[in-house]
Amino acid sequence: SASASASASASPKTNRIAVFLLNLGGPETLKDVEPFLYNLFADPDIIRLPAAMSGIQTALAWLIAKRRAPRSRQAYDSIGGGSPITRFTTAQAELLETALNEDCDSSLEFKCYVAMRYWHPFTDEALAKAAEDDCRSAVVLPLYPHFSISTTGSSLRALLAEMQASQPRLMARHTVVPSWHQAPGYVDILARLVADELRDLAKVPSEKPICVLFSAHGVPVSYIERAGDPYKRHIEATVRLVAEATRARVRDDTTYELSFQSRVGPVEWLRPYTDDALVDIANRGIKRIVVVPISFVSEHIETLEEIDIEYREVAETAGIQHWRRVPALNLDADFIRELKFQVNDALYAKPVVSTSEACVVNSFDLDDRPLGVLTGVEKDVERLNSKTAAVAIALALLIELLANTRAIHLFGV
Ligand SMILES: C=CC1=C(C)c2cc3[nH]c(cc4nc(cc5[nH]c(cc1n2)c(C)c5CCC(=O)O)C(CCC(=O)O)=C4C)c(C)c3C=C
Ligand SMILES: [Fe+2]
Ligand SMILES: [Fe+2]
Repeated sequence: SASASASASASPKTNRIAVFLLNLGGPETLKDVEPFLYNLFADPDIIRLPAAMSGIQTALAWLIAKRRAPRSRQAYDSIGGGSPITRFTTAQAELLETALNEDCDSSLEFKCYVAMRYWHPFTDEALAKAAEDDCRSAVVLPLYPHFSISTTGSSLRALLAEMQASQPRLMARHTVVPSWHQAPGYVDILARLVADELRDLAKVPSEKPICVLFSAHGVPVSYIERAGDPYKRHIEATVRLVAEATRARVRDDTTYELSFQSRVGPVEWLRPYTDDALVDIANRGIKRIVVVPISFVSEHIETLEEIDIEYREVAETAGIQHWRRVPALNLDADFIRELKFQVNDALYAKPVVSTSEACVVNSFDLDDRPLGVLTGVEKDVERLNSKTAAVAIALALLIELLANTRAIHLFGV
């Protein structure tokens, strides 16, 4: 009623909480593709150069973006001329904001802001909006269930550095959800979606069992082995839990496997690669497959183009006859409930921390083995980072710039 809203505005909410949803962002039109790729490759968490070579990062990013753009543009063109990631993330933010405000303490008000790492709305735009809205504290929730240096790590580094510089008051009262890869709500939704496909596929007769193939976005092996990225461990934990929960729902002889997709560049990435895994499965005589994208929470190029078009063709050529792909979580009501749970859990169950270092360290301690202070790990990485590869890239770049050859093709980008 009018009087209720008048009294609400007379006594403004004393505690307005910003919820920053972190994601990578994506090109909205084909002309955004190249600048988006530039932003991505200019990120030192995506292309890790030794400190001595950080000076060439932007030149290298420019070159790689230029080289990759035509192929990427074609992929984005095949899914409608841009990425739907921003639309999904914005809609997730709106639904989460409504859900959070539904039954919270009346002195609180939640405001959700999308903070993208490589495209609009960028991190600084999200921070500026939170300042405009006079938010007094913040919860940072990555829309990546699994922690990787290349995703959550990079987004946190950007957000916290800018928060420290522009909003020290907010910085002093924020908390971070480092990862939620084992959250029962998340695991249950995936198990439900997989079980739905299994029941449906069971109607198709076949001598061989159905195969459930979890496909996670890959990272270079060096992230795991040298930099101590917990990403692989996090992915494996989710797969184990979802397989268990699905077996509890559908008792049959289905097999559960894991592979990694979206390799970029010349270095060794986590194996097995999804396309190899599909051929291997087909070679075992299996005709029915359920592919489950697990490191993403909404549809975008990696699901709509890479899985639905490229990998499906690989699978069918190799002899798979019945192909199902589990949808991304998108706007699933259970998923929004899980996000709400993560925000409340971060606010009420975990201590609010006040330095960026403590936040990032947190993400590593969540499960079994603490990995120490991230800044320490990083210094190690700088030292360990393959000097040979870096020098080779620099040489290729030089050759390319001076002689106008295509030396960088040696690196597959
Ligand atoms: C958990 C998810 C992701 C990890 C880990 C990740 C690491 C990673 N990615 C690249 C390079 C590229 N990624 C690109 C797009 C892209 N990546 C993710 C997720 C993860 N990346 C998503 C959801 C998307 C799609 C965004 C969209 O537009 O919808 C791209 C651009 C697309 C292309 O040209 O293929 C590149 C390039 C690296 C190098 C890396 C780890 C070091
Ligand atoms: Fe990626
Ligand atoms: Fe890709």
